[in-house]
Amino acid sequence: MDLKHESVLLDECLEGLDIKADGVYIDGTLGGGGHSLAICSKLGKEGVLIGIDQDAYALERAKQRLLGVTCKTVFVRDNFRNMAAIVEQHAPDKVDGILLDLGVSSFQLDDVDRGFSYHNTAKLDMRMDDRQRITAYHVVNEYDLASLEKVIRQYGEEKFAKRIASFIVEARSKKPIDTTTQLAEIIKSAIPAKFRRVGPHPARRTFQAIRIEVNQELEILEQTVEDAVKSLKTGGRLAIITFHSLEDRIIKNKYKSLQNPCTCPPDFPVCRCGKEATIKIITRKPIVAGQEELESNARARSAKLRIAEKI
Ligand SMILES: C[S@@+](CC[C@H](N)C(=O)[O-])C[C@H]1O[C@@H](n2cnc3c(N)ncnc32)[C@H](O)[C@@H]1O
Repeated sequence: MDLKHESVLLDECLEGLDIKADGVYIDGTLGGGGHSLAICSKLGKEGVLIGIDQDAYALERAKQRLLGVTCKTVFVRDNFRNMAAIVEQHAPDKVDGILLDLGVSSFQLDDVDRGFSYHNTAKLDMRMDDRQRITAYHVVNEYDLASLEKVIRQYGEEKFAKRIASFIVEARSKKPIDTTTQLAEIIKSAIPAKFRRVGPHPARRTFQAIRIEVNQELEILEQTVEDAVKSLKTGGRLAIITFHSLEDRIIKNKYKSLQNPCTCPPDFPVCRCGKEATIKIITRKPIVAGQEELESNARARSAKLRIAEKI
């Protein structure tokens, strides 16, 4: 299988992380190892790269790709939500930088058997971590109508969430919905014809929503940012790339609240709540891909990079 993943905003990440040759860096979303390889190229023999991925296949691939690097490497198959414990075990003196390139990689999306794509027929799965119990099949066939509608509306920002959820419930009352293409057809039939012809594939938003639900992608983000900041040395950098507005909003707001956590009424002349800033936001506006990258990498279109520094 020759599947490719092109790393987004690579130079911008390296610059944003402000890499020191002897520093310790975490790539919390190892994926195809592209960002990690670039980070390692800036590290000397004393530098350390800790690569985390919850997907066993991604971890193996990345390990192979990083075989020749000169810095030390540590590979951890885990969810980055467990960052605090991983840092305690592998870098008790804390780290100089953390990168999170959120979401799924192209090779996960393109691997037909993983069931992420509505373009090919596969069992409904969508798990990044195959040790996990809940799959897309479970969400689609077992969630009640209200929960299904909520997932599709919230995580897919889909205006036809109610109709889609009803069509799914109606279809599965006859026989279980087994495959990606069966689900895509049901979603398509739920969307009124005139809206089907414009914009992206009619199943795109619902597939995104189910994937986010299966992998609990948004629930863990706020806490992860907090734990990541606690894991950084003073002056250490946190770089996060998001791919849709839901993720980006969470990161933007979390950064803001860590930079300005004070809860005193605005007319108080001095802070009495005692809550102090733990970060300085480096990117007032998110960094987005330039024209050249946009032309060569479609995934870069929706990527936004936000960088913060631990103070
Ligand atoms: C967009 S890809 C990263 C690509 C990588 N930066 C590169 O240059 O090749 C995201 C990767 O993060 C992993 N991932 C996503 N959420 C995760 C989480 N909560 N914990 C651990 N790994 C996660 C996915 O399995 C996937 O391999």
